[in-house]
Amino acid sequence: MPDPALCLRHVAKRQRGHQVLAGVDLDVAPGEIVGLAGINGAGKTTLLRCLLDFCTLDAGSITLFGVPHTRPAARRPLAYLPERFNPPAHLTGSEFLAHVQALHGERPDAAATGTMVRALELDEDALGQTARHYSKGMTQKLGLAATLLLARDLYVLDEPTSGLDPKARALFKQAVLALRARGAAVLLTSHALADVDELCDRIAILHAGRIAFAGTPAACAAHYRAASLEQAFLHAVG
Ligand SMILES: Nc1ncnc2c1ncn2[C@@H]1O[C@H](COP(=O)(O)OP(=O)(O)OP(=O)(O)O)[C@@H](O)[C@H]1O
Repeated sequence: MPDPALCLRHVAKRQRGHQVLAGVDLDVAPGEIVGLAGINGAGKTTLLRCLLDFCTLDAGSITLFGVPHTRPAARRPLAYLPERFNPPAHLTGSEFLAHVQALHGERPDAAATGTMVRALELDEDALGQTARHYSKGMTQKLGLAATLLLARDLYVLDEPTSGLDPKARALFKQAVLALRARGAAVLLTSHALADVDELCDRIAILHAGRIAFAGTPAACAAHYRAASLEQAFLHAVG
């Protein structure tokens, strides 16, 4: 049995005296898309920051493909899109994409870049402009393109559809399904439960510091005897 792409056990973290994570258990398998949902302030970003080793755990353990998350090697198979993606304003979109690939030790690949840019409908003219001229949605598309272009086995995406129009959301979902098709694992946070319902193999609802429910969207609705995932979510966090 292969190691899970991601394994959190009893993870606890306090922020400014507030117990944000109080014993989180969560697995993401290779080839699985998991959507992490929760109300504002539930601790989704904190959980992602913990697994990226941006902050120290108070308790518990995290492994990425069996490697403890504090080892630099653990993050080698990982690509991460932060919640507030902010590219350097003076770089053009093309320069930024090439820069990110080079930073990650990957040779800039014009064909793959072209395919990704087209897949996300990031206007090719826009790639020649500096990022300071980008709209919110274009900036988000650039961040997504830069992240999804990296050939990794685990993608951690914090609110990836934020600011995207409906067409861009649909294109993003296709791009994520292509990652899954080649066996990559994806953990994403989202407030858009319709997207989670459509895209994710499982939803994990973070509430009161713990995973209140983890399972397929259909199992979630059934568990809470709800007519929709949204109604089930409201029961879970009620
Ligand atoms: N660096 C920090 N220092 C102190 N408190 C923090 C820090 N980061 C987060 N918090 C607090 O931890 C709690 C969880 O925040 P977090 O951003 O993880 O929630 P979230 O589920 O991602 O929220 P949202 O859906 O609004 O993005 C909040 O009360 C927040 O104020």
